Amino acid sequence: MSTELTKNSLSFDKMEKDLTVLINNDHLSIEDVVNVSRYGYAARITEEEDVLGSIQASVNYIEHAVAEGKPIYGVTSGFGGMANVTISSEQAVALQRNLVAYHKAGAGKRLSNADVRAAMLLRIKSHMKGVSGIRLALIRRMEIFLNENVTPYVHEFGSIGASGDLTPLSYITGCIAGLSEDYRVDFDGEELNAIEALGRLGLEPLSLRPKEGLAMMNGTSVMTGIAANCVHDSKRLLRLTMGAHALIMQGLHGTNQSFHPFIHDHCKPHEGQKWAATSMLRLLEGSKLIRDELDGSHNYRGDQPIQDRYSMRCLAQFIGPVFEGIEQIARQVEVEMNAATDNPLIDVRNNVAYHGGNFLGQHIGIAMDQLRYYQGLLSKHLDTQIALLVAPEFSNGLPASLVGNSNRSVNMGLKAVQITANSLMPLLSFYGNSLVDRFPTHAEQFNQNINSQGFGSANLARRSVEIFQQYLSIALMFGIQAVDLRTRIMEDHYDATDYLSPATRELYLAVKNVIGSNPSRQRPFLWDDSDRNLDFDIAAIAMNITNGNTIMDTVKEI
Ligand SMILES: O=C(O)/C=C/c1cccc(O)c1
Repeated sequence: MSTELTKNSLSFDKMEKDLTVLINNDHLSIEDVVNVSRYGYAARITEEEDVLGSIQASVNYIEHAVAEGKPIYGVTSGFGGMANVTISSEQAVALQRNLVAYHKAGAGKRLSNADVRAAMLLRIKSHMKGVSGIRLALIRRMEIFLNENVTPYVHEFGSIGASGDLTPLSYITGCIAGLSEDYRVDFDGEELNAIEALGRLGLEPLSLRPKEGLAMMNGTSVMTGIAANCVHDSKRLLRLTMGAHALIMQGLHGTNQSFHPFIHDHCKPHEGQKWAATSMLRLLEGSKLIRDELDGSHNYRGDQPIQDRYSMRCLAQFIGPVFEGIEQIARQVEVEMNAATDNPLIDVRNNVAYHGGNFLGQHIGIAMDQLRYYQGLLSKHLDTQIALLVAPEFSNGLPASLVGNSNRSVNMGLKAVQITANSLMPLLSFYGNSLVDRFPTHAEQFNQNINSQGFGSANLARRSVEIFQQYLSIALMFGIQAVDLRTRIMEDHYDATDYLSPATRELYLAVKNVIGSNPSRQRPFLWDDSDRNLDFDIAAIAMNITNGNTIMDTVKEI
């Protein structure tokens, strides 16, 4: 692969390598995937005899079938729309090598190391069922690559998610088997060709045996790896969204009454709605900046209506289905992660190979379409809250655009930051459009005439997550400025620390700490416009969120 492809940004921390994820036929979780793909946990293939025995039995089945000249798709036949071509026993090895070679047709930038690592882990997992006819020696190479931090270069375009991720997986196959110097890897931070990389690992190139190319490539592991990492991120971002809402609710001097359990647990007990309401109650508990009306009082007589606007009052009803949707997505992704996704699948007990289509990544495709849709909704909701904050007619008395020093009339506060947010929210909504229904019905000689586009959908989800991380950075910036200004209205100084709920105090302090803005009684986060590089602040908060650092730690319990 050419060297102009962008470098990966995620680093591998060998310090954490004492931790291990065992790969056998037990359930693998999204957390396991994240731990191996991002945090350098070791991956260890089981030594269980029945698991390893089934793997070898499926290899034996293929060898006998080839020797006997049995008709088996992709072993003694051509591929896809050319499956009418008969392949002799003598050509069976060349067929596999050629399969990998002609799929060296990817395009675009490189996937991140973390997502490729997730894909390798899931390809190993798929082979643990012993239904694919691939040798343990080949599977083990992915284990070695993972543990030595060697990551194949895989392009971002080239899979329609129908016969699985053929092309992306062909790059992984080319690297682990060392099929040519044209395959490239990231070898613990250094770019090497696949043959050099194998040499450093003390390995020789390995010739693929019948079925092995197909067993490696004919599956959903790349889209599913990306999906697993995106689901993990999205769950955490949902928690942070709640934290941002709680800060903003306090900035707006909103009421907690809308989250009363009677409304939710008793009257409309959707799981997600109950979760959102309970979370908000916990996040707001002990706050001196909200209107505490849990006792049913509604005697607020400010300039504003007696009850909050819908983005505040109906927050639990709005976010509830998003929570439920992401939970459902996580379940689907985990089923796919634990599946055998190639074809044909060998039933060694009954000595038969079934031709089917587990490689169609429709579950992942739809799940990732939905994930992006939910992120679009979450950003739209936050955008509405920010709009309330900056408009004095809706903010319960905050200065326009959250200007810090109102005596300096040239100050415009967070006006431009809102505009940046307003440029991101439509993008997130746009990314929420479905991709899966746009499949080309003519693909691959009409053989793959339905296809999931799951790989594309997962890559869009990755991008959507990245944009949402930036969006949340901005929402938090509005949150801290708003509570500082609210404290000024209520307490005559700008340090919100002691007036926030304990649950959001940690978040407030973490955000302030990341951008080097200590709480101060004299001034809010932003005083005069020229005091800060707001773009630096956005970037610093976003980076902390992306890396799952201190800011994320404060919302762990939600
Ligand atoms: O129709 C199938 O089952 C597989 C199609 C296929 C597999 C491998 C490579 C291809 O180009 C098509």
